[in-house]
Amino acid sequence: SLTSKEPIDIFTHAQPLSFFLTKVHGISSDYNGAYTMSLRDILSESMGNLQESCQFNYMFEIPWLIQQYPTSFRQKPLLCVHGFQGGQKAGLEADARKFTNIKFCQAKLEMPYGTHHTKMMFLMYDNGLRVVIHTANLIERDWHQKTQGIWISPVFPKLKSGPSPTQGDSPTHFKRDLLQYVAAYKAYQLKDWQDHISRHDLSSANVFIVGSVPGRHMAEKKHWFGHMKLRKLLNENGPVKEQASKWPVIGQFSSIGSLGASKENWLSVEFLQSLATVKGTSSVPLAPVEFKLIFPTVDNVRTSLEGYPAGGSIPYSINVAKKQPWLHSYFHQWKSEGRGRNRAMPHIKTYCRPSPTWGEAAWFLVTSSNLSKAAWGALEKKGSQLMIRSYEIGVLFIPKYLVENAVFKCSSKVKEAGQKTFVLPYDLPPRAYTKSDKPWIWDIAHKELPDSNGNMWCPS
Ligand SMILES: O=C(O)CCC(=O)Nc1ccc(C(=O)O)c(C(=O)O)c1
Repeated sequence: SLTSKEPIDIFTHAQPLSFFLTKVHGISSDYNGAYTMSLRDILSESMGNLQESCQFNYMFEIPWLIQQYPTSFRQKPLLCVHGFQGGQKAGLEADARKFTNIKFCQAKLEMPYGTHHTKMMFLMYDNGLRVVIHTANLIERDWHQKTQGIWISPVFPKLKSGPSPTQGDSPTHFKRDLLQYVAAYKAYQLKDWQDHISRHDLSSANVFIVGSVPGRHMAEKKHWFGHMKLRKLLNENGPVKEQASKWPVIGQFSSIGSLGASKENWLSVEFLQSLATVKGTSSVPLAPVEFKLIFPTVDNVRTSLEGYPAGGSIPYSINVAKKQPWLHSYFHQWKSEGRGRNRAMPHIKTYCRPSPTWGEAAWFLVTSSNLSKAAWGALEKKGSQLMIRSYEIGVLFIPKYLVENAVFKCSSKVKEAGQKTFVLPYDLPPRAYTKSDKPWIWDIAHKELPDSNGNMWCPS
């Protein structure tokens, strides 16, 4: 087992999958050891001697964020990439006024209702570059008592041969796709980081990037982002039809957009077709695939460590929910007994293709993308273009790039996990809603029963 609890030892023990959950305050230390990291752990000196960093995110508490860096790193140059405009942008810049090492890059959001949702870190050390892709805002509440997901790259060494967009790429095209994602911002503040990436050897990256960038993507770009990128990756690297066409698909998320008046509008045709893609899929429709969605019930939120306030980060609104009652029949409760996180509400977003016996998985995706067309994209003009509103990013784990097997052995039982087990954030099989279970909705009152702090939820 683990010698010390130094972050670098937790990191090493979790290789090669390198998938972590955030540490949770208020649960047994048994569940805050292996395969868990705090933000301080990620930024710790044991992980590398930081020279400068770049933080992509949606929400930032600047003084708190600086406090998470070791004292010796708090003056290093820090670029924060956000999507705020107007007053929110001014507020962010005001919060950083006294930190002369902090600069900002405002991601352009030209599509209405889009957000800069991407949560990613570039960490430049004296001996190389590390990339972290995760699901938590850079605010204390997101790292305190929630279930959040993190993928941490190895330290990518510098190329001896100078900058190259192609040299130092991996079999998963991690370098090409990361540069393509960052280039899509067309932001001069990111130029130095594009240069850093091009000067490093990312050939040890063993996951695929699935990103979203706002726009109407057509022709070859249609497969560069969103659910069409996932469809392409599964077409090339997914499970073979004979093995997995009868396996279910799981979606797990912390918010939901407007998906239409029936499942055929987007969820069960366009979106599920991408998630259910198997290697070499022709356009012939496959046998129906079971689609199970994990989304917290009112009771999950009420009895959580945070109580009803956990629901402040699960923004499913009544005006959206009332238009899609058909969706709620797909829902399953949040259960994470194996990870000791039954009461740590999910802000993580994951999608996977488990076996019907629940002990294996053909692939696993951790991402910032919720169940929304804004995040994943919606096909337009007879499927000739993919319209995406938000910036998102996630990583796709494919067994053959990580383990000597065509599938992952998977389990949430962290205490029993072997070195090659994919340690899941939630229990399988998913547990269906009971007849009395209701999906959490954040902008209606919940005052039948008090929460774990004895309070009711009365949003005005
Ligand atoms: O946009 C929609 O489809 C519905 C509203 C919504 O979901 N908003 C939102 C904004 C920020 C975050 C975040 O925390 O970055 C999250 C999240 O991650 O759940 C969700």
